[in-house]
Amino acid sequence: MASIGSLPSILETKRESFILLHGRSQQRPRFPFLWYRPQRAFSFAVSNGGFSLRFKPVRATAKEGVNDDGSDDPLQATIEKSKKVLALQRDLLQQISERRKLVSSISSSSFDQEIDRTSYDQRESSLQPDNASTSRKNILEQQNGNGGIVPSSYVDSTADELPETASSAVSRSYFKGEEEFEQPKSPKTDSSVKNSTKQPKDASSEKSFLTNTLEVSVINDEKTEGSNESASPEVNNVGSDSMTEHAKPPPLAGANVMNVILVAAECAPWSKTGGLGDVAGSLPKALARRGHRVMVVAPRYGNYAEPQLVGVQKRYKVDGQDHEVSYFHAFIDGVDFVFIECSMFRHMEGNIYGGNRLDILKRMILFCKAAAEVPWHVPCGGICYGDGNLVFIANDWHTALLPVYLKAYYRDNGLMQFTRSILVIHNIAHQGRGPVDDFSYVDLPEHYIDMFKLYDPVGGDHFNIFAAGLKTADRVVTVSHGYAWELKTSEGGWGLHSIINENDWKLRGIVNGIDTKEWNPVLDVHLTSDGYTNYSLETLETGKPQCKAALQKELGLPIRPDVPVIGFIGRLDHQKGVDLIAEAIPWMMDQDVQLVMLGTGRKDLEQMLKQFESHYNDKVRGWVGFSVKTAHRITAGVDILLMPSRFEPCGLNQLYAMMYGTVPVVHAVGGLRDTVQPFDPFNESGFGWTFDSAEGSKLIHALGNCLFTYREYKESWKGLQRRGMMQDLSWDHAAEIYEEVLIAAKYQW
Ligand SMILES: Nc1ncnc2c1ncn2[C@@H]1O[C@H](COP(=O)(O)OP(=O)(O)O[C@H]2O[C@H](CO)[C@@H](O)[C@H](O)[C@H]2O)[C@@H](O)[C@H]1O
Repeated sequence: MASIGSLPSILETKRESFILLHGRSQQRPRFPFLWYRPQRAFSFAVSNGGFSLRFKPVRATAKEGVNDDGSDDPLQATIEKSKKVLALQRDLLQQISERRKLVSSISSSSFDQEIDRTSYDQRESSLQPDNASTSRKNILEQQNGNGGIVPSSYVDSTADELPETASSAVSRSYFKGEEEFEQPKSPKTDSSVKNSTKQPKDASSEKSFLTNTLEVSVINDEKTEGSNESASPEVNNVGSDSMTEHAKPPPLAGANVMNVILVAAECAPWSKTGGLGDVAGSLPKALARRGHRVMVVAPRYGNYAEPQLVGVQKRYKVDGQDHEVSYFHAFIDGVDFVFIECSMFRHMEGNIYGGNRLDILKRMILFCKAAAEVPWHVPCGGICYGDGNLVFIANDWHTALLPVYLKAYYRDNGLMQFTRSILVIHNIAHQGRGPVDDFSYVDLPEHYIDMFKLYDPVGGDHFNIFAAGLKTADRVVTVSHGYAWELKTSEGGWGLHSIINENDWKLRGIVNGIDTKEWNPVLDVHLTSDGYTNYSLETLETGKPQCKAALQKELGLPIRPDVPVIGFIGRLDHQKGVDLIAEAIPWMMDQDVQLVMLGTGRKDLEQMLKQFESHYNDKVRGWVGFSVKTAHRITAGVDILLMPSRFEPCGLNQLYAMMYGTVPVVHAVGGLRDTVQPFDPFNESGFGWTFDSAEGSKLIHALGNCLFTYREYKESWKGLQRRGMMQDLSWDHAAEIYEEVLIAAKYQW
């Protein structure tokens, strides 16, 4: 059976066919190329980056009897050449047909769907190894050929067995059928907004070159001699498979479905200190909607309600000491969430990155060591992911050791040969730095030290985890195009710019999306009480003022519909530019505005927030703390969101704001520049205001224009709100691009 790994050979076959047909250098004919042979001919047409192959009868032309290289005995040469070409095409059709059989054997079996659901439901109720999940394992194994892995630890949780590898994996979402691919609901209605057309494509419009290789049509049913005979059954096969596909659309990812494990130190809603938690909680769901089998692995900091204990324990060494870990699992919105339980993580929910440098380093070493083996040890739906067709997505320095361990512990030793890693940079400012001696904690062969060692003009040589992760990951992603560019500069790369430049070939900027169930004024659960209300584009003009009044009431501010309310939500640190707001405060307080700020972080900045509130009690509220509910309510209740960040890899709050009809005023850096197109009053376009350098005066200028428009140009304001709300900010588009990176990683050696 052809495996997914046969792509290169398919392409090679195509390339050879092309060379045979067209020669190696000169005389490249135009497509579609029609090549003469007596009685019948075939043409190659290139469409969408793929080939379609057509047999078609042709008449003898003026060129009849002349070989294309002008040699003698043209008929014989032609026959020889046609035999070679047809042999190659037969091969190609064979491979295509096998792939189709593989796909249709997976997708067409309603038996699979039923049993998959049954076994999964049973597992959900017990979450212990049982007959149902064992039968699911058998089914998956039959479908996989060699199946995923059910390690012996599944039976004997303490055994230290050597893992097997699985060469292919099957997406659970794939089995679950069409409902997995439902579009997320969105409040937008206006099709005039250009981004709003970004919907997940249906299978027929997939651009995947793998899928396109399947675009073979044969339009000649004439009886043929020799080699053509064997092509015919393949042709029929292709036709019937097409019908099967028509009845049951394949996953959006097409033939590129793979196993994906996102590993992050935080994952909303269970654990969150900022945007990383949001991304870990939502990107995987979008990948699952595309048909991939997706897992998130995060530490278990607290007693979470949904995840249930899995009967597997393992031990990992950190700093010479054995640590026992166990695993909790929940299957939610098509994603397997696996939480690693260990004494080191317990009760850290309020202090995820707390403790001294070594404390957190050890936690992350343990986490990465354990996470790397989750696909071997933790059965999800009764069956482990296995390490074939698998890509890890690590996030920030906390999990940047994972690509290093993947290489040093496994791939260097002939294990996990088909597993790849992608490292996502959410914030390069935090790198896991320490003295070179810290290398002794990470348990790696001595020669690996060079990966971690980095020279710092201030501190000299130091140990840098992000540096090693960037070098060893198969691909690197960052969360916007603007930030991808900034990372390569000495100002934006924070000492890692040289490494990033050296690895530019594997870097890609992908703008984050948002969870449109979680952050949606239509569905927001935090807007259903205390005078708040859900609202949509249609009810914006009543719903948003109601939320504004509820916010003013809740915070004890004068309830005034006419006063512009300005908001800020974020970590209180240098990055977020809170001090720029402080610079602008005297000017702001001269305006008729209200200001609401929510954040935690640096103690001096927390103090500053409290001072603002006490000095300007009738106008300012400074809420020091971390409150998801309040963040949602502020986003809905304010008119303007300020984001004067000094740097901002992507920024999620401006996306949330636009989704809620709140107009952003941002410093045009990183993802803020990518996502907030400045308002153009002449064309009535754009989403907010930007300023081009992190200075208080620039912020004042942009905010001044914004306030002026709010007061004097009501229709323009409504347009800004509506355009913001009508964008498609969901993860679906980003997930499609992530998929391209997954594929690139998969075929990289
Ligand atoms: N006090 C508080 N109470 C409640 N909620 C609070 C809060 N403070 C912040 N939040 C929430 O935390 C999230 C912050 O996300 P951001 O993307 O703005 O920043 P962060 O810098 O953490 O993330 C990094 O990673 C993300 C994800 O890639 C990038 O977008 C970003 O640029 C990068 O700096 C938002 O959901 C926000 O509502």
